[in-house]
Amino acid sequence: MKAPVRVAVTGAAGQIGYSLLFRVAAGDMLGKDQPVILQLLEITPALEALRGVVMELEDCAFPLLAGITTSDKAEEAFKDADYALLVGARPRGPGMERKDLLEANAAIFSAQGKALNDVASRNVRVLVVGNPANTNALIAQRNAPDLDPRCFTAMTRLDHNRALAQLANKAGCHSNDIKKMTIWGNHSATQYPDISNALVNGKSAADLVDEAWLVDDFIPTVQQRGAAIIKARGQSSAASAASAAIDHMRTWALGTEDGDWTSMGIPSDGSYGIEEGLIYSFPVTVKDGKYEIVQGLEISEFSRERMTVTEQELKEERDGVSHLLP
Ligand SMILES: NC(=O)c1ccc[n+]([C@@H]2O[C@H](COP(=O)([O-])OP(=O)(O)OC[C@H]3O[C@@H](n4cnc5c(N)ncnc54)[C@H](O)[C@@H]3O)[C@@H](O)[C@H]2O)c1
Ligand SMILES: O=C(O)C[C@H](O)C(=O)O
Repeated sequence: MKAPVRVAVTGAAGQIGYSLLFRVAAGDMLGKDQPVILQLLEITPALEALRGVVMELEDCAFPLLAGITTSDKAEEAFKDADYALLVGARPRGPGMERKDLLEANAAIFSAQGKALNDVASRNVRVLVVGNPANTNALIAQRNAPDLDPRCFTAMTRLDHNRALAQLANKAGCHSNDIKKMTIWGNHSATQYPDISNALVNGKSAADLVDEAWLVDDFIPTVQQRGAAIIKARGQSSAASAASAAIDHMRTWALGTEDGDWTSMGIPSDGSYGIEEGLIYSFPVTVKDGKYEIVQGLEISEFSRERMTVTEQELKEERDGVSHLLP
């Protein structure tokens, strides 16, 4: 049996937390041979609800669950953390864009970036789920100057999975049959879900669909899926978000499959002309725990326009929180 790793989760008593923790403890995230210690963070008024969640975790008698701690102090929850899933933040309601949450949520991520800087493992892998995820990840990263900037990522895996599902429906195949889907940019309505390189059972996806479907159906459906779920459910996505967080971390830890890639919001290194430093979603492969941007893809004029729109939005979000970016 491997030695346990420490997995910190913030917002652990929230709706995503309730779907996420049980799957992490069951081994879905890091494998069925990897014991985990859960280090759960909540705000003080939610600690009682969190106590109930912990009781349920105990009652599952998970073979891989090696311990649970709870705290309302980030410095305790992040101590020696190998993985940190930053979920705790306000969700949006109907009629809001995710960036409307920036004011309410940004302060959380500067404080948590500082705490990670002070106490987490030097190789901590941080996934920001709380919205607006890309800019919150940037805030956390910039407040953690002693950690490698590449430790900080934002979740666009939910968008990636949504894009797979939409294309699978259209092509009449299973999402397993699709490779090389890409989400570029921000986890927002400007994101660009791109099928130009996608393969369906080894054949070009772009050849299977017409441009009208792409422009009028696929791209807006993926961009607006979060809002559609809020409208239908009255609350934002939770189980699918938790599942995507599991997928993101599992891929980061265990790697992408040969012949495929995934999408992650990561610090831009200037690839594809995207301004360095922005937390921008790129196609990435992962090997030995390291992600690399897929290089050399041809970018059409159609794609470039959309990649620039979402880059521009990220610059505006960043400029709006400059007071939190040391
Ligand atoms: N990136 C994505 O794809 C994606 C998908 C779905 C949801 N989200 C976002 O995830 C966030 C959480 O969603 P939810 O549905 O679980 O919300 P929720 O309101 O059910 O839960 C959030 C929890 O975070 C806690 N919290 C608030 N401030 C905290 C802090 N400073 N430290 C620790 N915990 C804190 C709250 O007490 C609450 O229990 C929202 O911002 C939502 O918009 C992102
Ligand atoms: O849309 C939201 O506000 C929640 C989440 O980001 C989602 O994409 O479902």
